[in-house]
Amino acid sequence: MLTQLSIHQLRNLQAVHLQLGQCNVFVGPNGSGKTSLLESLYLLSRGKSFRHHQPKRYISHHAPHATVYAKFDNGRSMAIQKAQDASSIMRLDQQTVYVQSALTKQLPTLLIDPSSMDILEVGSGSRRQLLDWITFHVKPGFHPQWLSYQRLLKQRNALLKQSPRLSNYQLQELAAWDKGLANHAALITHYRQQAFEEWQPLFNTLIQQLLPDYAPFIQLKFAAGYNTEMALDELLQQRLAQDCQTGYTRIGCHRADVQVLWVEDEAARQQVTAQQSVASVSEDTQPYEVEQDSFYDSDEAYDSEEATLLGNVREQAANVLSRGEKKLLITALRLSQLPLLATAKDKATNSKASVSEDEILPLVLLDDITAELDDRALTILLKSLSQLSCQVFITSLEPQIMDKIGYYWPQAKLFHVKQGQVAEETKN
Ligand SMILES: Nc1ncnc2c1ncn2[C@@H]1O[C@H](COP(=O)(O)OP(=O)(O)OP(=O)(O)O)[C@@H](O)[C@H]1O
Repeated sequence: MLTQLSIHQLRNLQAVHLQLGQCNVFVGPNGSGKTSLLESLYLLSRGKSFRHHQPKRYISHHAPHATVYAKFDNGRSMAIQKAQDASSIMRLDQQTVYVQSALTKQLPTLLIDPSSMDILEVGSGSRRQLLDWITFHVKPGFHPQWLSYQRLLKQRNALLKQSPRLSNYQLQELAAWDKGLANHAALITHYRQQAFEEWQPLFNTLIQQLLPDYAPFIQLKFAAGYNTEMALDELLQQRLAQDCQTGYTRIGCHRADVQVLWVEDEAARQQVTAQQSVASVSEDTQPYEVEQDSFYDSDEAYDSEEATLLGNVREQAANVLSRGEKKLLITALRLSQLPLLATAKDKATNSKASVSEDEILPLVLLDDITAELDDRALTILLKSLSQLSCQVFITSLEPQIMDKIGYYWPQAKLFHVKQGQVAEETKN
C-alpha cells in the first residue's frame, strides 16, 4: 500500500506531502486541486496524464518539470519526473528505469472519472485499452508481442502511405511483415481471449450488484479485430489493394474490441455466446494511429461506431442506459478487473520464493464520486468497492461524503484541498 505521496509543480500543487491510508478522500471547492492529486498518481503509474497528453499542460506554469514520488509500506518507492519536452526520469527503489511499463507493472491504477463515459460512447479504442490493461497485468507474454506488432504495423502503414502502387521489392517486404504481424496477432488474440474469459464472469457478478435490474440484459463480447478463422497475413494479402488505396491497415488486432451489448432474449444471448470464439471483423473508416509504448494510455479514439445490430434484440448497452446507469456499468467494467490482479499476484508468489511487491495494492481513483449517482447508487458503489482489495482515492465537492465513506472505511483519511494546499483533518 502507498503510505507517502509527494508532488511538486503539478498544476496548482507546488509542494504537497501526504501520509496516506487505505481510503483517502479529498474534498474542496472547484479548481482547488482535487483532480490534480489523482492526476499525479495516474502519472506515476502510467507516465501520462488522463487529462492532457502534453506535459506542458499539467506542469505548473513557469516550472521546468513536475515530480511525483511515492513510498510503500513494504519500503519500496517509485518516482517520476516529467519535463516540458515530454522526457521522463523514472525511478523504482532509487534505481533509474527506462521504460514506463516497469512502474505500471508495480502500480496498477484504475481511474473512474466523469470522462470515462467515453468507454461506452466513442469507438473501440478505450474498450480495447481496458482489455489490454488487464491482459498486460495478468498475461506476462502479452506485452512483448504487442510491442512487436505495433512496430511492424507502423512500418506497414508507413509503406502504404508512401505510394498506392508498390514495387515488387516492396511487395515482398510487405509479405514478410504480414507473416510477422500474423504470428504476433495470433498470440495477442490468444492472451486477450484468455484474459477476457477470466474477466467476464467477474464482470457478470459485479454488474449484478451494481445494476441488478439490468444485469440479465448486459453482455460482453470480445472481437479480435479480424476473422480469426484465417491467418491474418492471408487476410491482409486479400485486402492489399484496398489498404494501398486508403494508406493504412484496416484490419488486425489493433482493431480488437470488447462490445458491451444489450441482449433482450435468450436466443440472442446464446448467439452472442456462441460467436465469442469467432471474432468479428470491424471495418474502419478512419486510420489507426499506431500506439507507441503505452496501450494502457493512448489517445486513440477515432474508430467508427461498431455496433452490431440484430433487429431490436441486440445493440450497444450505451444506447439504453441513463448517464448514472452508464457510470455504474463503467465502474463494473473497471472494478471487476481487480480480483484478476490479486489472482495474478498469488500465482507470482507461488512461483517465486519471496516477492515483496505482492504487498502493493492496486489503486482505484474515483474523481467526483457523486457526479451522476443518486444516494442508492453511491451506496452500492461504495459497498462493492470496500469488498475489493485495493487502495482508494476519492474526490468530492461535499465533505458530507465522509458520513457514507466512514461506514465502509472507518479509518478513511479526509484531506481538505484549498488553492493547491492539502491539509489532513485530524480526528480528535
Ligand atoms: N499548468 C498549470 N499550472 C498551474 N495551475 C494550473 C495548471 N493547469 C491548471 N491549473 C489550475 O489548477 C487548479 C486545479 O484544478 P483541478 O482540476 O485539480 O481542480 P478540482 O479541485 O478537481 O476542481 P473541480 O472540482 O472543478 O473538478 C485549477 O485552478 C486550474 O486552473
